[in-house]
Amino acid sequence: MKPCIALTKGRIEKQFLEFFQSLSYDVEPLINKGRKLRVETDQFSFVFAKGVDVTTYVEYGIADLGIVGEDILIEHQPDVFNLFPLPFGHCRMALATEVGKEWPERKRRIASTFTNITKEYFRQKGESVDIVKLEGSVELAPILGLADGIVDIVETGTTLKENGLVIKDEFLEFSARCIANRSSLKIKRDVLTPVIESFQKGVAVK
Ligand SMILES: Nc1ncnc2c1ncn2[C@@H]1O[C@H](COP(=O)(O)OP(=O)(O)OP(=O)(O)O)[C@@H](O)[C@H]1O
Ligand SMILES: O=P(O)(O)OC[C@H]1O[C@H](OP(=O)(O)OP(=O)(O)O)[C@H](O)[C@@H]1O
Repeated sequence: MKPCIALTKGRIEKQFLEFFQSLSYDVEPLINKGRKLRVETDQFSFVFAKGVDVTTYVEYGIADLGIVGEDILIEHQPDVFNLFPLPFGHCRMALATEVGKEWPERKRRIASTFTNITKEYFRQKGESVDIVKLEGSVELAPILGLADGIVDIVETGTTLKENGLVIKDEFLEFSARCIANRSSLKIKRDVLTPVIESFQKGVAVK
């Protein structure tokens, strides 16, 4: 049986395809997939999903391998084998606030998609905050007065800057990761080992 790989749609997918092509795999069917969410190549089955759903497909053994941001693994703690980092998808987690706005001593409200990471960050600091969950465009929350600050992913810092926010603290660094279903690693060892080894070689030369 061909290995099934679940890919996080969007920027990780694009960066993975470049990486995959650099390992001399055929990416043609993936580049020309249109709106298809499932693509078969001679060697692999690919499925395309949101990051957190990639972990679900891998956890349930629908996909053998997954390519997902480490932020998702830390936030959702799926029961998967976290194999190794990949040389793309680099970003950080930051606490950010509005430029020139006073940081309240008490009764702080923080908006984030990453509510578990946020909770743990403030728990470690011994500070109590209210957390509001948002699904995206988190930078809007302080501007619109929904929150005093945000905890979100930062790469270039452009989104923060263009929305009048500044970093108050940076506390985690991430990259994309290759994850695997625990049973697949044993049952499909013969087909997965060469793939995993080729990915690892690719990581080593980057
Ligand atoms: N600005 C960024 N720079 C680099 N990596 C990022 C950035 N934003 C997110 N990532 C990484 O890429 C992964 C997927 O993020 P992406 O924004 O493509 O998906 P998403 O947040 O689910 O967006 P959408 O809702 O548009 O699908 C994240 O889990 C994170 O690891
Ligand atoms: O530091 P930067 O390079 O500007 O990147 C950071 C932005 O990228 C991500 O957003 P994304 O583009 O995924 O949109 P989203 O807010 O809908 O998740 C993240 O949530 C930040 O908003």
